[in-house]
Parts: sequence; C-alpha cells; structure tokens
Amino acid sequence: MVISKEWDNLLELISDGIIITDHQGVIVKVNKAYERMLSIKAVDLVGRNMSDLKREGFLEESSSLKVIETKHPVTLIQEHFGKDLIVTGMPMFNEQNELILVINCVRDITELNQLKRSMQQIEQINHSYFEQLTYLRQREIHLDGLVAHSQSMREVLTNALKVAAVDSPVMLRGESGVGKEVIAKFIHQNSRRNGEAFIKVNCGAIPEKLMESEFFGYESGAFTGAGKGGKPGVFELANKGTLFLDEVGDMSLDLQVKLLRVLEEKEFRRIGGVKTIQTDVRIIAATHQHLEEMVAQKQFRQDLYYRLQVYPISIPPLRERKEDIPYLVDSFARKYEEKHPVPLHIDPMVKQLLCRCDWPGNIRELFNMLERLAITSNNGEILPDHLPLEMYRPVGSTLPRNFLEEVEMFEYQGLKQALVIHKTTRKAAQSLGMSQTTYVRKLNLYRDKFEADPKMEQEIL
Ligand SMILES: Nc1ncnc2c1ncn2[C@@H]1O[C@H](COP(=O)(O)OP(=O)(O)OP(=O)(O)O)[C@@H](O)[C@H]1O
Repeated sequence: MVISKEWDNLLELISDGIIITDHQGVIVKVNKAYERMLSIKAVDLVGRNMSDLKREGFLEESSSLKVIETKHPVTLIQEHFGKDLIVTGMPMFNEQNELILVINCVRDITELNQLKRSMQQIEQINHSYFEQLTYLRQREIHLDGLVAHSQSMREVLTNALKVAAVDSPVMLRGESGVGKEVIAKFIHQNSRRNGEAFIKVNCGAIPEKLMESEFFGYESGAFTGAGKGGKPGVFELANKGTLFLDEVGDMSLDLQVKLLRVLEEKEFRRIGGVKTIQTDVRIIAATHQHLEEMVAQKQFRQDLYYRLQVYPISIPPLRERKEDIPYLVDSFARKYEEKHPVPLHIDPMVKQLLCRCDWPGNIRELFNMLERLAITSNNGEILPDHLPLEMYRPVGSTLPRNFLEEVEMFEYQGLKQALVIHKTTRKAAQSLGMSQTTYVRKLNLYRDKFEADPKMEQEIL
C-alpha cells in the first residue's frame, strides 16, 4: 500500500508521532515527529514487520498487531526508551471492509506523568503542612494546659478548629466536668474574635428573675433596686466577642423566646430602655442534658434548639479516654506549681492507679482529688498510699500480675459493689445469681489476695 504525496506531507505536519503499518504489520510510514520522539530513523523501520521488531525486543507490545488481531481501535500505554507513551492504533478498511492499514498515533506523556507525580507530591506536602499546622495550633493551646492526647479528644479539637474558622453557633455536649468551657475558650481563642471578650453565663446558676437583666442589662430606674446609671447585660459586654451559655437547658421558656429573638434580629433593648442596641456575638452553648427529650417534652423550644445546634460537638467522658489521665495529671502539676512554691512530684504508680478509676465527675473530679492530695502531702510528694483506700493497692503482692488476676480483681470489684448496694451478703449473692456460700467464699478469698490490710477493708464493707 503506497501513501500518496499529499497524505505524506500532511502526516509530517502532525506533532504526534505517526507510524503506519499494512494489514500484515509491515511498517509503511514513520513521520518526523516519531523519529524525533524516539531518536530513531524512519529508514531503519520502514519495511520491517512489527512481529519481528517485537521479537527483537524493540517494543513490548504492538498496537498494530493488536488491531490486526481484533480489527478494532486499541490504546496502549507503554514505556519505550525511557519515555512514557500513549499509543492509539486505528484500523482503516477498504470498500470491501478489508483491513488495509493500521494508523498508530503516538504521544509522549512523560512530561505529563512527571507533572502528575509533582502534583501528587505537592498535594502530599500540602497535606502534611496542614497536619503540622493543626498540630502546632493544638500544641500552642496545649501549652495553656489543654490536654488532648486521646484520638477522641484530638477529633474534638480538629472539629473545634474547623468551627472556629466560621461564625456559626456551636453546641457543646458532654457530662459535667468534661471540659466544655475549656473547648468553648479554645474555639474563641482560635476564631477571628480572639482578642475580644469571652463572656460566660451559667444559665442554671442565676435566679430566673435576674436572668433577663443579666442578659440584656437595664436602664436606671427600670425596676425597684435597679442601680443608678443602669448596667450593661452580657450581650453588650460580649459584643464582637463570644458569649458562652453554659447549662443552656436550664433557661426558662420565657427567656428562651427572648434569646431566640436577639439571635434572629441581632438587636435588643435594655430593660426599661428605649434605645435599640445592635449586637454582634458568637454563641457557644453547652449542656449535659438530653435536649432532644426536653424539646419533646416542650421544656426547650424547638426553634431555639435548631438555632443553637448548628454545629454540635460531643466531648467524651474521661472514662472513655483514660489515656489522657497521665497527661492531665502533668498538666495539673504544672498549673499547681505556677501558684505554689513547692514543686509537685506525683509518683508514676499514682498515675497508673488514677487510670483505673472511672471518674464520674470527669476532669473536675480528678483535679479536685489532685488538689486535695497536693494540699495534704507533706513536701509536694504524692505517693500511692496517699490515695483513698478504695483506689490504693500496694505494689507487688496485691496488684494483679497477670490476666487471670486481672479477671479476679474485676470479679472482686463486682462482689464488693454488690455488697455496697445490697448491704447483706444474702441479697448481694442473690443479685449476682450465686449462692450465699459461694459469694462469701469468693469474697474472703479475693480479700485475702488483694487487700493490703483485710481487716481495714472489713470495716469499710
Ligand atoms: N482537655 C483538658 N485539658 C486540661 N484541663 C481540662 C481539660 N478539660 C477540662 N479541664 C479542666 O477540668 C475542669 C472542668 O472543666 P470545664 O469547667 O471546662 O468542664 P465543663 O464540662 O464545662 O463542666 P460543667 O458542665 O460542670 O460546667 C477545669 O478545671 C478545666 O480546666
């Protein structure tokens, strides 16, 4: 098959490499772009069969041979002489539908691939910079004493950082003492409002009658006892800053309506005042209550609930992130040392023992206990035997040494717990579904095994 002069000229104008074979795979045309791309002369290829070139290792795959085999277009990606190539082979048929030529279009995608790899590297670098940035921002606050070592708390901080970047209301959920206020401050410090006021109102602590004036302030003479010159409320004080509404579930329905109105209209009036005051505050609410149930029972307004619940963050209880405890203890010690002349040394075994407790009062309870221990310790040294008896187990003989003893210790705690609740061994045994004899035998056995001073424990029981 001979290619006409016009076609030949045309093929030389194309910037992609072109290599054409006949229906048997014999090369009939190689354009200049192909020669340049693969640094090869057309005369060395024209007249050669693709099957021979493949056999000699010139190429691994031949699109021409594949097209001849299938009679369909074929696209291959090949590495050829150190270059990444994309090759598309197209069949050409005569009027009798017989294959006469295969036209292969070859494009060098080496640079494109390099670009793709560079892009991927840049993306990876960007990602690691972002992670480092988040980490550094968290560390900065960590230096303020905020501990977030556990995975769950790191997720809380990541979410808090995300929401800090916008102005939406945040709802912090979590048991008492888990650190809702700490996270509220963290959000404020990392928001554009940092540097402006952070005002906290405990909605559960202020008598209902005073709540409205606490929120919106009053003008002089607004009511009996209103001070001269009036007083600004928290919405004025927190202007441009953040208003932290702690225990928002304790707010009266009446005040809920007023709060919702301010949030929607962004303006209010002092009690007894005529002037409308514009307000620009970011609301962070917190509660340990089940607000959804309160909404169902009409104790909390649904519209306010949706308004505040735009971005909820749940802070897990300490018992679900005990790995934070040793770091919290260190954080406490650092804070304590800032205020007291005596350095605090907390024995590592104390940290271990503290990790065994469930801390229903969460971090507040942990810190209160540490404070008590720090005060009662002689020289700032806190040792295991300073801990309350139910926490303290002398090292060695009485601490579980293996899995079986761990299980026994667990069983022993259950036996004791049942006795505390049910008062008599008969009822305790009944509650655990065992006979009184078994109960007493196990209790005595474990008591001898795990208690430093069984007599003392007896008194407690
Ligand atoms: N992640 C933390 N790192 C260090 N200290 C913390 C952390 N979380 C809480 N604390 C400390 O624990 C104590 C209780 O925290 P906070 O007052 O924020 O809890 P809360 O959930 O707001 O409690 P409540 O619901 O009773 O108001 C504070 O002394 C606080 O500094």
